[in-house]
Formats: sequence, structure tokens, C-alpha cells
Amino acid sequence: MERITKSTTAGQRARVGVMGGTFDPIHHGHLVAASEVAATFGLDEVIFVPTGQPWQKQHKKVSHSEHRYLMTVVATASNPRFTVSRVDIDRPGVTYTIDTLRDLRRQRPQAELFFITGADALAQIMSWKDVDELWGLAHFVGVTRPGHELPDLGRQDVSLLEVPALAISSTGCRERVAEHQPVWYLVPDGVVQYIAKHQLYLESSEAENA
Ligand SMILES: Nc1ncnc2c1ncn2[C@@H]1O[C@H](COP(=O)(O)OP(=O)(O)OP(=O)(O)O)[C@@H](O)[C@H]1O
Ligand SMILES: O=C(O)c1ccc[n+]([C@@H]2O[C@H](COP(=O)([O-])O)[C@@H](O)[C@H]2O)c1
Repeated sequence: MERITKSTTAGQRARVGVMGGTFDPIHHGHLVAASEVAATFGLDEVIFVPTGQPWQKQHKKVSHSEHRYLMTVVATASNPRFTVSRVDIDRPGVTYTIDTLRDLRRQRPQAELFFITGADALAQIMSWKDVDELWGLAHFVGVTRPGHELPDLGRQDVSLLEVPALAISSTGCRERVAEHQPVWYLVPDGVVQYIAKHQLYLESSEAENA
């Protein structure tokens, strides 16, 4: 029997957001962006998808995928509409969104997918693998982010949304931890505790990959 959520009535397709990110660590900028898109587009669910190996960050040191996955689980646990997928971290090799969306469509053939990106990621989208095929797999929603221009790609299947401006970045959070400054209220409480327990980010994140 098909599962019917509060927003989706019988016969309607579920509306599912996909929030992809490195999430190293996940912060309130990610969570507010997902929440705003969910409210504006009447989404039944937002699936957070931590990347496996982000190819455009190969020159940077990225934390182990299990740490990034578990921090994402902790950060989203209190929201019944937020879920976390392992599709990218369990797929061997470099992560491409074309594979993410194909996998999610196989898992949710009835769902209408909305891929959520910040302004900086949307500005790079024309460099993503198989971009011409991406458009057919999801509707794309670009959200505002302080310090980044939201590009108008001139496509009807790309929506632009203004969200509360939170000048938070994972890079900034990692730098603060490395400098022994607090990250309380930049990331969820459970993520602060996870970072401390596992002693993440005590070295500069800009180091080259070994
Ligand atoms: N403060 C923010 N406001 C809106 N969107 C954001 C914000 N931070 C990140 N995003 C978006 O969330 C997605 C995942 O971002 P990511 O995990 O790379 O975080 P980040 O803060 O950009 O990380 P880093 O500083 O390590 O590059 C991207 O689409 C990005 O544009
Ligand atoms: O498919 C690609 O070529 C591609 C290139 C860069 C980024 N992405 C996706 O964009 C999302 C945000 O990535 P990032 O690197 O800003 O954390 C995440 O889901 C990535 O997998 C995808």
C-alpha cells in the first residue's frame, strides 16, 4: 500500500526535496535552507544526502563519510520530515549528482524530486557531470546565500528562493574549532557534541589530502 503523508493525498505524487552537501559539518545554513524550501514548495520530505567523494573538493581535506553522515543524522533527527540517505556514501568512487538523482528515482519512482542548492553551488552547476540530463531528473531550487550572487540560468525548471541570510559556512565552523573558538548556535547542539567527542577539525581544513 502506498504511504500517504500529511501533505500528499491519495493519487498525488509525493513531493520530495533532495539536499546534497559535503556537510563537513552540517550547520544551520543548510537546515534553514531545507526548511524554507520545504515550506514554500509544500514538500512532504527532505532527504539530506551527504556526498561520498566530492570531486570539486579533491584538493581539500574532507572528513570521513561516516562522520559526516552521522552528524547529518544527529542534526536532522528532531524534524519528522527530514531524512538522511546513504546513496552517495555507499556508492564507490567520486560523487556526481546525476548518480544521486538516478538512485533516488529508482528508490522513489512515484516521487517528484526537488534538488536544493545554495547560490554558490548553483553558479557551478553547468560544470557538473551530464548537466544536460540532470534537468530531466528533478526540479532545481537555488536559495540565496550571503556573499554569493544567485545566478539566473533562464530555465523554467529552476526556481530561485530568498531564505533567511545566515552567514555560516562549514569552512568557517572548521576554522573556529581549529582555533578553539565556539561553534555553539552555528551548528545544532548534538553536532557540537559529536565534533568534540570525535575530536574533529583540530587541524586546519585547508591542508592537502594525504
Ligand atoms: N549558509 C548557507 N545558506 C544557504 N545555502 C547554503 C549555506 N551553506 C551551504 N549552503 C548550501 O548547502 C549545500 C551544501 O553545502 P556544503 O556542505 O558544501 O557547505 P559549505 O558551508 O558550503 O561548505 P564549505 O565551506 O566546506 O565549502 C550547497 O548547495 C551550498 O550552497
Ligand atoms: O555532479 C557533479 O558534477 C557535482 C559537482 C559538484 C557538486 N555537486 C553536488 O552539489 C552538492 C553540494 O556540493 P558541495 O561540494 O558544495 O558540498 C552535493 O550534492 C554535490 O554532490 C555535484
